[in-house]
Amino acid sequence: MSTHTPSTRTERDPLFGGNAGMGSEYLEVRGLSVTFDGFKAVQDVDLTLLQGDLRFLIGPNGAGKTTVIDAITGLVPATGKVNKSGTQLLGRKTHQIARSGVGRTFQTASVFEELTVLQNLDIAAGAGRSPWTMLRRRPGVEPRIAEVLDTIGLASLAEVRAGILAHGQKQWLEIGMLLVGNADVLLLDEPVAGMSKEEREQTGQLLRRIGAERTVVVVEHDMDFMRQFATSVTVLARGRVIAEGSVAEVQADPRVQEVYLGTTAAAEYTAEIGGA
Ligand SMILES: Nc1ncnc2c1ncn2[C@@H]1O[C@H](COP(=O)(O)OP(=O)(O)OP(=O)(O)O)[C@@H](O)[C@H]1O
Repeated sequence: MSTHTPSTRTERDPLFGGNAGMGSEYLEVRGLSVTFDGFKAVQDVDLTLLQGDLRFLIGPNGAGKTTVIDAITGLVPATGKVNKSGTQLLGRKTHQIARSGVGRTFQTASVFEELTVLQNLDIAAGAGRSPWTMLRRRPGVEPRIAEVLDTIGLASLAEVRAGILAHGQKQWLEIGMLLVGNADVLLLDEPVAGMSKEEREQTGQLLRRIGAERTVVVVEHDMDFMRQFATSVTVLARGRVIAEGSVAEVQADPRVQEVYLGTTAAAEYTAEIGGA
């Protein structure tokens, strides 16, 4: 169950379980395992992610969260299955996976600092296009890009050099670059790390806006942020999924309390994430 306050919810907000139904997109991960020189960083992970579900992936340092994203996006070799709405992704090359609509961000935003916000979005939009389509482009801001500029709240900064954007704005631009590239599965690695309280709130609202129609996975350490915006949560520890469910279910789970911070810290953890 989400912790959104009812007054701020709209029909288009993400919801627990997503939009399971005809025509829904999904990402199904089965038996995902990653081994680094004999060390099992990710072991037999199953995840079912439906469009419209804002899933948070949490867990202690080294739990394997980033490695799960790396494996799904083809950055590290993995075994198992990753099925995006009927297409098998594992074993494909990184750019093929990106082209199939799986986009990711990294802990540090990677935008072209010397280019403007608009140029960054133009390049990202062009990444999946043929040279012929690029040549035929009309001058001016394309409606699709203008829409994304509005969505990420950077319309008034379109002509500003990305390098001078605030930390939060760079993250939003990076998310915008995924959106113009038509990513419908977004894997975001600690999107609010280093953000101010206000930026975190704005980022959460952005994730709600984009999460209703897409599959969004957020790797995050910020428990307040998770409680406020997650519609569902998966907890990883030592490479394995140890719990999954609503925020309330996960925070009440003794395995999470025990493994996440260790038994002695369980009570503090429960208090931190707002449990009884
Ligand atoms: N390329 C690599 N080679 C060897 N070991 C790695 C590699 N990448 C990650 N690991 C190890 O795999 C484990 C999982 O790392 P990962 O970064 O996925 O954890 P995480 O849950 O994202 O952690 P954090 O919250 O600290 O970012 C860690 O023990 C890490 O040291």
